[in-house]
Amino acid sequence: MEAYLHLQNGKIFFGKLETTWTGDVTGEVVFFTGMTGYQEVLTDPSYKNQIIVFTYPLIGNYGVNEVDFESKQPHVKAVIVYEVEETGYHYEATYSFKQYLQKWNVPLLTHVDTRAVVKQIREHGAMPAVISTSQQAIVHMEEQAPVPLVSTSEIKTYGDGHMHVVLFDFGYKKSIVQSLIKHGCRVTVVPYNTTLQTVEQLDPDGVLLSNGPGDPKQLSHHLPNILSVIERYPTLAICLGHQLVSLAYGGDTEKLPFGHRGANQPVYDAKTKKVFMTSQNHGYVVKAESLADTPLSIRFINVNDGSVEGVRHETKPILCVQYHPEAHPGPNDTQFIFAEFVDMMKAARKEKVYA
Ligand SMILES: NC(=O)CC[C@H](N)C(=O)O
Repeated sequence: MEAYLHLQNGKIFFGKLETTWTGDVTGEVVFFTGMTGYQEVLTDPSYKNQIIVFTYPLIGNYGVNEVDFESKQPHVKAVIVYEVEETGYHYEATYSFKQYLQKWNVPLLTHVDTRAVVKQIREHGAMPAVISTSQQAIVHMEEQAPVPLVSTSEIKTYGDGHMHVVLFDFGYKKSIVQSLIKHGCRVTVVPYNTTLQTVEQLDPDGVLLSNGPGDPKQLSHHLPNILSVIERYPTLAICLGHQLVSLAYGGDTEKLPFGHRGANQPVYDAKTKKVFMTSQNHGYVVKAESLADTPLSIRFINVNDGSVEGVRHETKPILCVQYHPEAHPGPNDTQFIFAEFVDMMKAARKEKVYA
């Protein structure tokens, strides 16, 4: 069936609707530049309510398997590709790309000129869009905080390592928990609005503030609680978590023109003077100049656009990264961040920093 992508700036792109769907679909349209890793992207809760455009022109070659999901279901609102492979050529594949999206009722639009769509986003920014079978559509998007929609409501523990980490779930990726377990941790996942008192009852060695969807400022009223938790425990904060720590200390965030979503973003580490390839998925960023009067200093910088990719607290064991050290999809170059976090927790335990 023919369908149309209507961008908020008035541009319209033709495509073929591959999955059965009735009604218009609205979301923020963003693009992902990795050649592979589509399964992880579809199921990363940070993409909640976004329409994702894959820039690589052929998607679905290796199908969808049972092991590489980042959460239990896809979170993207709709998917746009140039060409979709009908068969998944991998022995572990249990669905084709299309079958998987069909199963979860996610609209898939193919044969769209994805290069032209990406040019629009690069020139005019990530923007609301509508997918419709009609050539006429009004692009209007309700602002609704997505974190409560993806965060857990129960407290659950994974792994049996010697370091206990409480993970604040703003929409966490499974591979963050797996990376922590691999580094000798036991991980208790808690709802995003868990209080300091509850964390104290769980008695962790450290806390992790996870990735998650939406504008970090939508969580402004949770900042005092977040500040009380991170001041009390060694902290690693990833992506949305990093933005929340920066806001909690009085820093500011802004929207990037078109975001960083891909598996090969180069990041400079001021501590080791090395550049790493990183996996990224974010639309917002911490403003460098806003950190001047905070106890945070910039440690990681994006080589392409000079934006802030991570900070550390000048005196407390708090480390924050805008990129994804757990990768999935993408290179494992920055797994050392988890080892640093474990070292921070060990040092705090030995020195009884918070006793
Ligand atoms: N992956 C993430 O945590 C994304 C953080 C935030 N939603 C952003 O787009 O910047």
